[in-house]
Amino acid sequence: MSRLIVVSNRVPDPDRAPAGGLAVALQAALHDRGGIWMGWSGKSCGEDEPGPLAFQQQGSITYALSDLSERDLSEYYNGFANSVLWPLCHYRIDLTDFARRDAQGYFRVNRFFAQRLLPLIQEDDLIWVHDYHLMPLADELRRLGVRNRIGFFMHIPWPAPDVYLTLPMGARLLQSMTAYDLLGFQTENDAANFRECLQRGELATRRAGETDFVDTTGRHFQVGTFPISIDTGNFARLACQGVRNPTVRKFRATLGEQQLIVGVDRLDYSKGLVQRLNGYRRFLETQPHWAGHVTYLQITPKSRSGVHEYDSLQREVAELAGHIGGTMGRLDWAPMRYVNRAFSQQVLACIYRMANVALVTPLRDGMNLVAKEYVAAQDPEDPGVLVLSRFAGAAAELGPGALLVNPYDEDAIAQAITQAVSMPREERQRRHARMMEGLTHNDVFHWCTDFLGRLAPSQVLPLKGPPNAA
Ligand SMILES: O=P(O)(O)OC[C@H]1O[C@H](O[C@H]2O[C@H](CO)[C@@H](O)[C@H](O)[C@H]2O)[C@H](O)[C@@H](O)[C@@H]1O
Ligand SMILES: O=c1ccn([C@@H]2O[C@H](COP(=O)(O)OP(=O)(O)O)[C@@H](O)[C@H]2O)c(=O)[nH]1
Repeated sequence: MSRLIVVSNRVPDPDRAPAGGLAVALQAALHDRGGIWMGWSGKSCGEDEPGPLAFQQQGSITYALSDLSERDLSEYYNGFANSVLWPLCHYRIDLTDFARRDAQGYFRVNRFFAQRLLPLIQEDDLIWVHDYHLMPLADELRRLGVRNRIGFFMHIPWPAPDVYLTLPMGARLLQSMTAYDLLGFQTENDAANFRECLQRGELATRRAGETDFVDTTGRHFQVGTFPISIDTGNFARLACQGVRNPTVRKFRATLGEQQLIVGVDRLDYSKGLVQRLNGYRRFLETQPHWAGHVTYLQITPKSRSGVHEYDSLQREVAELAGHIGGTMGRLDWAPMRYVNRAFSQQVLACIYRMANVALVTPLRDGMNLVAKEYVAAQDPEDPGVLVLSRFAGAAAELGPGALLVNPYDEDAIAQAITQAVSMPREERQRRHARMMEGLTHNDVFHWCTDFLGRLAPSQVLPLKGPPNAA
């Protein structure tokens, strides 16, 4: 079996247990085959040029991390990746802030990563590149003579062609992506949008079937759908174990008999926080008898604070949460708690299990792993209800069991909350079982094996779980 090289902007800390299914699955794949995980170290080297790659060995996995300069971070990460591609792919053309200098910085950093990776690549290594930060990486590697199989997975949505084609330099970026052998997307809708962009740009023609393409030079590549998932079994176990955790026990004691509604999202305009909080307020206004009987916990760690929109959103959401508390609260009851910090997966798993309702209402989301984690954490005998945006990638799989809402419609969110807090146990069980069936089959190990199996069909064995699993 050939080695695997994973390349992503963020790399999990090699000194800590991996948090989250993606890191667990990729580490399991790397552990089985041996390989390298390369990416940004998370550190800036200021005005200096980045020093050599820092290597760290963990069993059969080599981590290869590079610092980036302030200029690189400003142009590549905060600039083109997070102020152009992120809003564009989340259908927020109004927020895209295109600057040619940032776009050039983005291509420059991709070239830099390719140059650093080149000496580490062996002849039959498989290379798997992740996410919108690194879309042109295969093209840069090909220019350096790399002929290995290279796959790409897009974690965020691929927008409709009319949205994508507003991007200056969009054609060049799209063209560069034909250098991959396999391009994976979260949903059929994303993959179909990408295929249509290729065809409209006359960059590739489709061969027989939906997935196979030939570019203008005669190179073949594939475009497919691979919905990412979580380590379902482990998440369910975490949720059962956690009641012993003192933080969780103290929190539970504060709830009394109230129903718990929970939201867990990075502070990001794509997550629909303002509409969601307004939907909750509408619920309390229209269903005043629920006052004192529910509490809404919104966990929102800050994110990407170098980007202007994220700083202003922080103020807007904090003000709205304060306003709801101030106008709807009573001496003996606070309608909501807004917490701006991150919790461990173990604490989250227990909070999910305690929660009667989860509000997952992004305006647009590649997948949304929180939705899947919430379902996996439930007690099947007495499960909670998932209120889910129809514009989250997760809706394609969880739709039949969740209460699907239009996240722009605050009245619809209020109605869904009303339905969720009043739902009979039998209906909750039925809905939960439908969602769990899919998650048990399509866990993150299935996702990983499926992608690698398509990238290199002759040499992939199924991954059973993390390295130390029984
Ligand atoms: O690295 P950051 O800039 O701090 O951002 C965190 C990650 O956010 C994005 O997550 C996406 O991937 C998830 C897993 O596939 C998916 O469920 C979610 O819908 C996406 O938004 C981003 O794509 C990652 O690269 C970031 O590391
Ligand atoms: O306090 C927190 C909040 C979130 N998460 C994790 O962050 C991930 C968020 O992934 P998702 O796909 O929902 O959205 P993203 O932030 O990647 O856009 C999930 O695994 C959460 O469990 C966490 O570990 N601690």
